[in-house]
Amino acid sequence: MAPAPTPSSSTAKPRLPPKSAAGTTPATGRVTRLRAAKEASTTPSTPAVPRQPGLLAMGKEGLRKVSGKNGQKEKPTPALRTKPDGAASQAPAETLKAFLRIRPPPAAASDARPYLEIQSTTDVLMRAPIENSRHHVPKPPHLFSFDQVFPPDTPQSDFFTTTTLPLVDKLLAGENGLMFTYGVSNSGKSYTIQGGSTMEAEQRGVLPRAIDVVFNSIEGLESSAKLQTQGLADVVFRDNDEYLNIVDPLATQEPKIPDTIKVDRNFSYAIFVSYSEVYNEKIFDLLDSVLPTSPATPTQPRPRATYDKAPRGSRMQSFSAVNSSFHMAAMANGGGGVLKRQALSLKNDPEGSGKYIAGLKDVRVRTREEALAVFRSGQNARQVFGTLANRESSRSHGIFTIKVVRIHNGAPLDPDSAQVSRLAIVDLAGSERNKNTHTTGDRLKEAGNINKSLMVLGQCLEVLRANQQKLAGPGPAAKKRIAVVPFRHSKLTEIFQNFFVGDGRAVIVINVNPFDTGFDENSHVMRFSASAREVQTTAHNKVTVPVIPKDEGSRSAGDGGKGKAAKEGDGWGKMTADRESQGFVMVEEELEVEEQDPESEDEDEKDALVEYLFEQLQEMKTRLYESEMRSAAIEVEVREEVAREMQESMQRMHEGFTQRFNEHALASELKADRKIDIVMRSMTPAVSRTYRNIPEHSPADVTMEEEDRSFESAIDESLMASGDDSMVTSNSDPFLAKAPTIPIPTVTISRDSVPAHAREAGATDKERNGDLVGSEEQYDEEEGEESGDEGDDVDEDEESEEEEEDEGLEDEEDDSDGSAFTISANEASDAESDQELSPPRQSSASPRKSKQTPAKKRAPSTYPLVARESSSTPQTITPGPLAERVSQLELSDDDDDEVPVKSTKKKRTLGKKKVVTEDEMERHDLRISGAEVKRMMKASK
Ligand SMILES: Nc1ncnc2c1ncn2[C@@H]1O[C@H](COP(=O)(O)OP(=O)(O)OP(=O)(O)O)[C@@H](O)[C@H]1O
Repeated sequence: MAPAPTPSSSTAKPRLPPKSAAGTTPATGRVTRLRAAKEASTTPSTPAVPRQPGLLAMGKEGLRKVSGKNGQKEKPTPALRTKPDGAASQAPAETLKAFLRIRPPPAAASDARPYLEIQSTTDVLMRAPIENSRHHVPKPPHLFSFDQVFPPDTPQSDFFTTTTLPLVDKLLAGENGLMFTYGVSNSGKSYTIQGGSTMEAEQRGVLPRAIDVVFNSIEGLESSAKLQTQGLADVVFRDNDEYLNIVDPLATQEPKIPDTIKVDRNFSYAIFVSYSEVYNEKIFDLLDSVLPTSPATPTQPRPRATYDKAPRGSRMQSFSAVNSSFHMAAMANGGGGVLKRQALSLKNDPEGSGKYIAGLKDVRVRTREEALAVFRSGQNARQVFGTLANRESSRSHGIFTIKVVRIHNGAPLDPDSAQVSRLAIVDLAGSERNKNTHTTGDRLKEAGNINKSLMVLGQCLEVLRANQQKLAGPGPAAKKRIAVVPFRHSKLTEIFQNFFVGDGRAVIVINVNPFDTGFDENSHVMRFSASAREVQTTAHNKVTVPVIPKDEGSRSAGDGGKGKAAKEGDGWGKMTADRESQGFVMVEEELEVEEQDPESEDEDEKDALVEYLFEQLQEMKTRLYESEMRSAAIEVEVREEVAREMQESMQRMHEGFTQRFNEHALASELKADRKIDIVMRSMTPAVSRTYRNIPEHSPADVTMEEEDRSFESAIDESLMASGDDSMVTSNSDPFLAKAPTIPIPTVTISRDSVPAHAREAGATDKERNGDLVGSEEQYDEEEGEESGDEGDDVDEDEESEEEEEDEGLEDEEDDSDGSAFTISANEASDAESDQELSPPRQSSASPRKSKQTPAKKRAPSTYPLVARESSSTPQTITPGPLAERVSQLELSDDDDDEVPVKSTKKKRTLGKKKVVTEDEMERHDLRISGAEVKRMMKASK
């Protein structure tokens, strides 16, 4: 499939620049620099293309010392300053390219509304969801600009053509490149680099596509030289070649893209690949564990990996698993059953163009299938190690590097004629912050290291941008405040520092999933890209300056454009041949002159301190986070415990109150019933006695009275037992304490109000009993006899009155409930016009203290409230004395029906003295006289 036409597409690709064009040759190999020196000396004033980093000035006066630090110290040479157009004095500033790729909504959130709105091909508007806004006040939207925004439906091919193909183009032309994907988990980084989960051509990611394009382009131009790369950009020739002992048969079936880039056919090409990962600030070689340790010759048959017919993902796994498991098992056996990976260190490249990973395998691949097989098996090793380490593979940064070695056909055996360029494609770990990952222990450390490396990357880009702005600013003062770029604070930035300071082009792909990943995280990612985009990647890092022989200098200068023409026409071989004849000496020694200013001298010390402080800071942050997590966990536990206890307590209270309420209600009801019954009975005998000549004070009356008292005592006890003594008639009764001092008229029934025949009957009874005192006195006397206290009529009267008062107060309580009848003086007078009111009297609590019912005295000690409350789970309601009493008495509810409403207006003091049972009532109906009943009861006793 042909790539879409873009400024950097294959059709637009410029040919390899003329050898005289100093600016076209990157600072990658010795030959490059030497040749550049020659070119610069011979064609001083004809830079055909803008000058690139690592280029030269001419003559001794033209040599310049260039600081190796971050490009701050570049000084234009006098020779370059004299150039009329000034093109070579300053390399064209190219900013780091930033692309935004928005992934399509996941199936689960297909109707979700994204918080990114594409405004144009370069701009997106990021609008905070309302729930992210404080107090639900919408935050203002932010506009972010990119080199290009790729909407969710962008095909992989279009994305590759725009973002990666230009880098591949430069790679084959001898320039370095870096591409990395940045974003939170699940935003599509792996999809962008590796591709989708199916084998479809359209799903293939930028990395397999780049491999395809490289091999498509060099087809027929492969070098047969026995080479091996060294360091960043060195090549050595070997006596025997190392053939990769790994083949993925299915790689041949993997759809191939037809894109091709036109390359310089004066060169032959050799491709090397490496795959490393940075995990927890340690660098590992992913190919170390999956590649055979002993080299195989081309004549030896290569072992073919087996695989099963499984979907793509498992196919890759099964293929790689064969290799991976074999070698991993070997590693484990060698290590006493423990799988060990050797972390690799970074070393300064002797060529001075940055740092390289010492010991990382650069595997020569001769076909795209081999390259794909290496990539897939390295990918699988990443997953396997991730699984073994109980982590996700995406928690490491994966760095796949393609190295292209170009050997000029004119000097096929000269290692110095080899140019090495590389393209690193990096799948960065998810950039979520550890506060959102809720991790602890190893995972927290891992998250901390991921965040550290990404944070340092962001810091580096920010400092670079600020430095470049200062450098671009007017006046020398600003340039003195150039900040140190903290590349060394993380392995990731240390590896790639040379890319950011002029050793190649860099492209950053921001992956965003605006549907189901956090707004805050993604806005952090977007801000990162905003500062990254302004970084210029063509700042000069280190310039290697060749020594030019004096006698050649003038001659070369005199050549003018001839040299260029000769080289263009005859190629590199002719040029090198001419060198000998012209007396041009290839200088073996490299003159890498670095300007070490005092600031940079002590930079190492500063860096060590900064490094230490940074580590301390990171450790503190980790500890702080851990303790915050612990505190949060403890808080949650405490809250849950308190809530649980509170709930239990509320439950207990609820049950207790329910129990008390029920008892209270039962007691009230029974008491009311009983009182009604008492009133009814007190009224009925009076009438019946009157008409039937029943003596007022029969033993049955006394028995009933005792039962009444006992019943009321039982009610009081029950109330005390339930913890509610508000209805108990005692001195501690709050109603009594607050008893109003309003004179309450006592209703008494005078004897005159009794009909004459009744009086006669009563008189008869009294005469019979030899007692002239009224019915109350009769009762009191009998009670006194029972208690052994005889003779004090006055006291007995008082007691009776107090009992009346008690009942009156109880009536008041009943009134408050609205469930009991009310007796007032008016009602009494209305109902009983023949009754006379006793003079009003003061109600006082003090005399009451001298008299307490047995229930009043017994209740607190028998049922202490505290004892009840100390019980933690009063789940069962035990029957109290009231219930027992009720069952003994077996009161019938039918009593209510028998009581006429008007009877409630009777004065109850009468009832206490006139008691009759239902049996007696029945007997009355049978016209049995009271005297007879009395006799019968005496007899039964
Ligand atoms: N542009 C896209 N088109 C279609 N599917 C996509 C796209 N981007 C991502 N996906 C799908 O979204 C899912 C997550 O993508 P991917 O694994 O690449 O995310 P990631 O950022 O690499 O996550 P992690 O950091 O956890 O590895 C995958 O199933 C992938 O197929």
